[in-house]
Amino acid sequence: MNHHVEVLADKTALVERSLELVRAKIDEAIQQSDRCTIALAGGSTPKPLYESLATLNLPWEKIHIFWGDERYVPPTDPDSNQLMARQAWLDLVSFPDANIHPIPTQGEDPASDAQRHEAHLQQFFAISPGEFPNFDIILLGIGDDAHTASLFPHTEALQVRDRLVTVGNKDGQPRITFTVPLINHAHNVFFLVAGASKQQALGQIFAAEADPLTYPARLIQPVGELWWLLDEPAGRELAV
Ligand SMILES: O=C(O)[C@H](O)[C@@H](O)[C@H](O)[C@H](O)COP(=O)(O)O
Repeated sequence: MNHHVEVLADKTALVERSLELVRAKIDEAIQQSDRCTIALAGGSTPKPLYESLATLNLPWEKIHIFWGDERYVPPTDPDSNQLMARQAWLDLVSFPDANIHPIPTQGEDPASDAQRHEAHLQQFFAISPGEFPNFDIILLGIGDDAHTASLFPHTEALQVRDRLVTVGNKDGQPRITFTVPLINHAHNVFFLVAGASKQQALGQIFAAEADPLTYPARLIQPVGELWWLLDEPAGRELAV
């Protein structure tokens, strides 16, 4: 793992730096394999990055969009990570419909939709059960509680090692999430973190010793490059 930590002056600088790096990794992936697979983060932090990506002239037909997690709501729900990304970026440029791979949330139940998405990923990456694909890029955020994706502290999802996708649990609300091993097989993982409210979580994530079940973002140790892009309010207490 190749570990990078950058503290940017403010959120605008964070978005600009994220755009520069993500674009470079998209270009690199397309040069190497004629396609790029990128899993998006939800929440509010990445939205301006998605809005900036929408202004670029990229080979959208070579880029495949996934999500690292999804709230278990219809894609028209204001809480939907898919809806946010579509409104900020995906529906504003010419992605082929087949290049957008949303996590299903309207099946019988979260577990069956998680299994359905797992099967979709296995088919897309042409892998067998038990194998893990290498996403080119996975974007992540962290919560004030150091969760990432929908991997929340002291939940069963943190222990799942034999699947690509599982059911997350936020205070009893079901989510669907990539598993720790799937994220850790990525070529490039970017954490985008902004705001002073994330300071305490970052302190525990970067501490020499802390319980990863309490601070789940500590579990993210990808085989490829790991980038922490922080704005100053979030990263000011870190000795980096
Ligand atoms: O579905 C989600 O909400 C995200 O995947 C979640 O993990 C998010 O990245 C963090 O909660 C940070 O959210 P903010 O960017 O809004 O602080």
